[in-house]
Amino acid sequence: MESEILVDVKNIKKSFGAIKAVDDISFQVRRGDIFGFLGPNGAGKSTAMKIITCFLEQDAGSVHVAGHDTLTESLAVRQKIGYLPESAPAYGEMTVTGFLQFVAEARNVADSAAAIARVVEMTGLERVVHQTVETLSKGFKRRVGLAQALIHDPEVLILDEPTDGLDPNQKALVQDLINRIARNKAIILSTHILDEVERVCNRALIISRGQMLVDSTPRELMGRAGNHNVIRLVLREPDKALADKISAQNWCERLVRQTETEWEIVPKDRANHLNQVMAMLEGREIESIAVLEGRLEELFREITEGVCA
Ligand SMILES: Nc1ncnc2c1ncn2[C@@H]1O[C@H](COP(=O)(O)OP(=O)(O)OP(=O)(O)O)[C@@H](O)[C@H]1O
Repeated sequence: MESEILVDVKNIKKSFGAIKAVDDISFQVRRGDIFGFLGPNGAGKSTAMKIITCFLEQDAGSVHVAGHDTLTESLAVRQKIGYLPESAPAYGEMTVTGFLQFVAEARNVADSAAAIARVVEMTGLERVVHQTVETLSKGFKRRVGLAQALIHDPEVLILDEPTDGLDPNQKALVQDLINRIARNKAIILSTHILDEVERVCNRALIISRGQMLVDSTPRELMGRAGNHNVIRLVLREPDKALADKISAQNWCERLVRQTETEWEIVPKDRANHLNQVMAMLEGREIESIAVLEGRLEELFREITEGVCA
């Protein structure tokens, strides 16, 4: 049985003067879903999220959150939603506990002490609760942002670029955290990074200039990125025999020689064949080898240029 629809967005539009920030977007997010909202700067992600969270009203279309209409039942919608905006509010001089207490009171949480204890434990903030927010690392600040979004135990979480500006370790921690809290909630998160969608999301929507380009699963999306799992190899010496051997592998779509010693190996299935290539390199001197990730920007360019749409 398919789980319950918690966010139902139908044909929403929003313009700012001549700019069509959101131009006819529709999607549904179910309980248990982590829904990735992908698009370059200015695509309309934040505007759509502000509409869902009742910070902005759409010009046309409808949004229902847990069955409540965002235009006519905004109070009920706000109670169901936790929101991490793109730039988390400052409140730098407050301690973590003080800030969470403030948010709990603003949200009318009945037992604020229990709620604070719950979100501190969930987001791993125990050792910094008495620190002021301004003294925390970026990763911890983001966790405080997540904790405040979770304080009233919402069914729907809206996270605007939750890992933006974090180092790889902090990114991984926040991604793990999102995965852990996903059970029983519907999560919508926006990002520029295709790889993040693969790691965290079970569905993804790509938007550009306010319009939907693709509504798909991350696996399918990664497969569409032309450079995903392409191996970039730089040898010390030219080696024609090796190029022929790699090209002859049944998984190899083509080997592109940028120069005699700089090659790009494109796998047919866009799977990772680094180990096979490494095995073939034994005894040879290599300058560098790297597996390309497949960036959203690349996929984006391909889709908008119609290469693989
Ligand atoms: N309040 C506003 N007034 C005028 N134009 C706006 C306003 N908010 C957004 N826009 C414009 O609407 C378009 C979509 O912006 P939006 O912030 O939703 O994009 P985004 O996908 O979230 O981008 P980013 O990744 O940069 O945050 C952009 O052209 C932006 O300049």
